[in-house]
Amino acid sequence: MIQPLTIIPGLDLWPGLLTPTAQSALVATVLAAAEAAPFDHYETASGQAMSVGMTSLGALGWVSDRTGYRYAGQHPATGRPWPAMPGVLLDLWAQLGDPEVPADACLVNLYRGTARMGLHQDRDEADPRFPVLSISLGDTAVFRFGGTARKDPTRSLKLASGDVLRLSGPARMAFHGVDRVIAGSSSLVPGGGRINLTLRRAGAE
Ligand SMILES: O=C(O)CCC(=O)C(=O)O
Ligand SMILES: [Fe+2]
Repeated sequence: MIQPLTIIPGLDLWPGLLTPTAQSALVATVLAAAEAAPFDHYETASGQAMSVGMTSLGALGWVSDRTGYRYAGQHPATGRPWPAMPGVLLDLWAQLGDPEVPADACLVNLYRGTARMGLHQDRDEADPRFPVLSISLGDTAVFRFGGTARKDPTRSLKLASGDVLRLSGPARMAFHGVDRVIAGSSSLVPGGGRINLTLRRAGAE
């Protein structure tokens, strides 16, 4: 496996790790899964709809509504289990996430137009010793990251199609978000925009 660029301790980037062919195949897989588990704009606890469309793959999916954030075993609108986690994602997790304990959740984020994601920590997983592995597909994102306190200074980093980013160890609880997506920077996603996949171990072992 090629060496990543370490941006700050625990924040590792593999630029262009996925080939264009692998990127296209992943987009097709994810969009096919989204036929059964449609993208939704979840509400936050304050009742505001998120600009990012979301769905999940795997045993557990991240959902949000007025009662708060959590992992759930079913798609909230259809009541059905989430589509299976594709083997290619399980393989990537085994290489860069954890060699023994499989990923059980893949959150799929769809950014169209001016969609963005505010600064947050990923803290709904049972065990933060497992990393979060993020895969970027389509238009380039301006990703922002800081420290483990909201008031810590932040920096931005561009994430292009095929890039894989890992938050682990000292950066696992780093605040992060997406300021914006650069429209037209890629033609990978049908209809334009960006798809981000985050592989996680959400449930207890
Ligand atoms: O879209 C991204 O690059 C970040 C997504 C993210 O932070 C999340 O899903 O928790
Ligand atoms: Fe996140």
